[in-house]
Amino acid sequence: MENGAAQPVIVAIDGPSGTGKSSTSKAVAAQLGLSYLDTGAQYRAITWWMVTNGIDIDDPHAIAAAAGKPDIVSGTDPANPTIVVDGTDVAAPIRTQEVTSQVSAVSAVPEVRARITELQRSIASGAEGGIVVEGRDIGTTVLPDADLKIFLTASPEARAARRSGELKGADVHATREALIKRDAADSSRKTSPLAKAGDAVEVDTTELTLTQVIECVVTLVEEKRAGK
Ligand SMILES: Nc1ncnc2c1ncn2[C@@H]1O[C@H](COP(=O)(O)OP(=O)(O)O)[C@@H](O)[C@H]1O
Ligand SMILES: Nc1ccn([C@H]2C[C@H](O)[C@@H](COP(=O)(O)OP(=O)(O)O)O2)c(=O)n1
Repeated sequence: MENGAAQPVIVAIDGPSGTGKSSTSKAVAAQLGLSYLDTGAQYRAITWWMVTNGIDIDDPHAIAAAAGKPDIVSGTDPANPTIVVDGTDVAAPIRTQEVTSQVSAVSAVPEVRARITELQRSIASGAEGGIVVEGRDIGTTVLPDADLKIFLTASPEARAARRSGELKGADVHATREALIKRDAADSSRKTSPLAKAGDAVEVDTTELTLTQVIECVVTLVEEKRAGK
């Protein structure tokens, strides 16, 4: 590359829960000086707002009618990603079991997806140095022209073991069941389901350490940049 100046690059990382999307994306962005966007945190944030404001999660019409109300702001520094709703830092409350169990229903509502997708595209286009965006439908729907698309996978056993390692005292079997249920809901919804883009590179992380996955993705980004 001329003068060693890096071109802005847009990287989409998708996959089911516990495959390593967040940890990999943050590390790759930090290492390469890119911005970072956790789109799952945005869906969790709008779900938290619905729950907090007493919206009936079983009523898609009520969710659709409220979808435009919360103000959601994502901070894209990989060293300090933030998520703020109507001025409140919701980084902790969006990770509760209550939000986790409701997020698939809320994120299946087309009006919610339209709202959040627009936000994601505007953040990606404003990231002048490039960005790593992670989620479920980034390569297929949000940023179909991304420079590089990665689809992470891992066995349900590996994913459940990783997740229950995070939640103190969580039962691996219960975690595995909840995770499989959420993946099924996310993969079968009508609007923009969890799916691998045709041109995504699939990386099975079951037998890889996090360091190996990060190295693999960094290499793929560098190869892309070199080919530009
Ligand atoms: N390849 C890996 N090997 C072992 N543990 C991993 C690996 N990748 C991620 N983890 C751990 O698994 C957990 C879930 O990872 P995370 O990045 O949050 O996944 P996702 O964003 O896909 O749900 C974290 O505790 C993370 O440190
Ligand atoms: N691009 C995205 C990202 C997340 N979602 C939805 C579906 C997911 O179950 C939830 C939560 O995503 P998140 O990435 O935080 O989930 P993990 O628990 O990290 O696996 O949000 C989505 O529909 N589309």
